[in-house]
Amino acid sequence: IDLSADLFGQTLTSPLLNASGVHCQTKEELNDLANTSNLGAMVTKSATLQAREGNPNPRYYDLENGSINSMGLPNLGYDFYLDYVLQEQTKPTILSVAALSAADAITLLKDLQASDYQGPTELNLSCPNIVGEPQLAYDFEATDRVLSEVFSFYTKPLGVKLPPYFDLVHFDKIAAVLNKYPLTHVNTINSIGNGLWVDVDQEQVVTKAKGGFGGLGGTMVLPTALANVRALRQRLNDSIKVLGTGGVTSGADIFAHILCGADLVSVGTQVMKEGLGTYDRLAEELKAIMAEKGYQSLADFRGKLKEL
Ligand SMILES: C=Cc1c(C(=O)O)[nH]c(=O)[nH]c1=O
Repeated sequence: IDLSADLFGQTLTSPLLNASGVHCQTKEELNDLANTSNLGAMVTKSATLQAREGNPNPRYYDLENGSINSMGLPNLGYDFYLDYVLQEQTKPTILSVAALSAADAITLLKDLQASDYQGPTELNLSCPNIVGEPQLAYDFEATDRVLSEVFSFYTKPLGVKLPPYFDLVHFDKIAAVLNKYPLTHVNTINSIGNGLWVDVDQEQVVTKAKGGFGGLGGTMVLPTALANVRALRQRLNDSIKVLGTGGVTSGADIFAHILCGADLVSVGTQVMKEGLGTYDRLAEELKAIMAEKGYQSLADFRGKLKEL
């Protein structure tokens, strides 16, 4: 059974990645990921031009069927993560970047273009927890404008992290924008934005910022994640890879993501619950399913979801 996958020309021994934001903010956490077996590649916490504290605690809360977070984009700053990918990385790494404004995104990517970094970068267009800031990728015209300006100067590998969409026309619209640009990949989905959890005993919310509203992850978002992977795979140019993120707790969930068209699959909330050993368990479960079905490689079933 062969779990190997391709990350923009680099062969990975496993199609699994961490979801950006989970265990990837500090040098210690990034080194842990580099030493995690069955994690084929890794993604950094989205970096902003300046380091950020993020929102006040509590800002992450574990739920029976997933998680809710309003982290507020805490990160050590773009310079730290650029240094990491240039000097420290030992495992294929995607540099995730975010911006509080389109202008900041342009500034950051112009610096990256001028840097020695030649590896893959992922522009996060979907952070739901910056107070007062919209999730950019829900504004199709604004997304088009930002990507148009970025690709007027950026020539290195670049993908985007998308929020979940819930309307087939929105899949059409975002795909029409993305297909205009030489993107390496889309990573879908980011958390389902602005959910709310109520602690009935305490009669109160469970996270502090934004009155308790926060991004949802974990098993509860799997159907939305699968729909977004499938819809975007059906609509995007073949040259644009699809990284599936959202709702993975088992090997079967990874199989489903790949069946829907995912080239690689990220796992976040489950790692927060179970630790980095999750990747070994998931790889074994995926191999068992493939053996049972007689599949030798991921290409044997990728994108081959059957309709009725
Ligand atoms: C980059 C900020 C994000 C955050 C955050 O730092 O609050 N949480 C998410 O679920 N997704 C994000 O994209």
